[in-house]
Amino acid sequence: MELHIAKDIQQLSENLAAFISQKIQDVLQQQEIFTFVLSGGSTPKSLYALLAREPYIDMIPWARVHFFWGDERAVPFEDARNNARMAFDVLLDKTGTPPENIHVMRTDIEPEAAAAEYEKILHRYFDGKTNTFDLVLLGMGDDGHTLSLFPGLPIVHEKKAWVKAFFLKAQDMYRITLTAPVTNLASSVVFMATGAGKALTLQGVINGAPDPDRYPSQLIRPENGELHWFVDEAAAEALQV
Ligand SMILES: O=C(O)C(O)[C@@H](O)[C@H](O)[C@H](O)COP(=O)(O)O
Repeated sequence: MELHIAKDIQQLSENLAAFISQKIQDVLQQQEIFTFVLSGGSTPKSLYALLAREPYIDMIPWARVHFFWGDERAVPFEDARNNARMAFDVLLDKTGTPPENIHVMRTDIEPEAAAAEYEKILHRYFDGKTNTFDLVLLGMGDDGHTLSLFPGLPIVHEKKAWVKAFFLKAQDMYRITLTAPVTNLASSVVFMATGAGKALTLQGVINGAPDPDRYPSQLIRPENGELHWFVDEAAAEALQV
């Protein structure tokens, strides 16, 4: 695991934008397309805004990038809580990426049907390959969840499915999410975590004994790829490194 500590979210977003841009360009020297999983939550917003501006907007061959989501809140696309909506508003409306390269988790059909459809799309891309996504961007909640893998829920123990839908009582909404198995087949996974509110949880996730029911973010350990944590000083405050 590689830990990257920045002063604040702005610095972190700048470092990560450079990292992602370099990664995309490097990988595209070897292959035709780059598969990129976007994260929901509020943390990546400033990163997406940077990627949508100079120099990255011109530097990255956006037409060769294929986009996916880590998880989705089953609310209409027009709802501000919709993860895809935020990414379109801040980034994808500006990249000119062909719509057929952009795979949102649908919220206009039943969540289970959307999960099954997404699973099919992923198998179309990745069956027969050693790895799945080239890059998965993840956030971590204050409670240690990532994707929609929340502490203490059965989804944490999913071993087979790549995509699942379930009703999240605590938020009174369905979630559609990638699972740990498909995420752990990615070539690289990058977590972003900022703010003092995440410091103790981050310490538990990184320095604590394995306890994925308490800290689902611990489930993410690429089998055949890199794991990076981009954090700010406030979130890193309690880490023993
Ligand atoms: O849809 C979501 O809620 C997520 O994708 C989730 O896993 C998110 O990344 C974390 O909750 C962190 O959220 P913040 O960045 O808002 O702290």
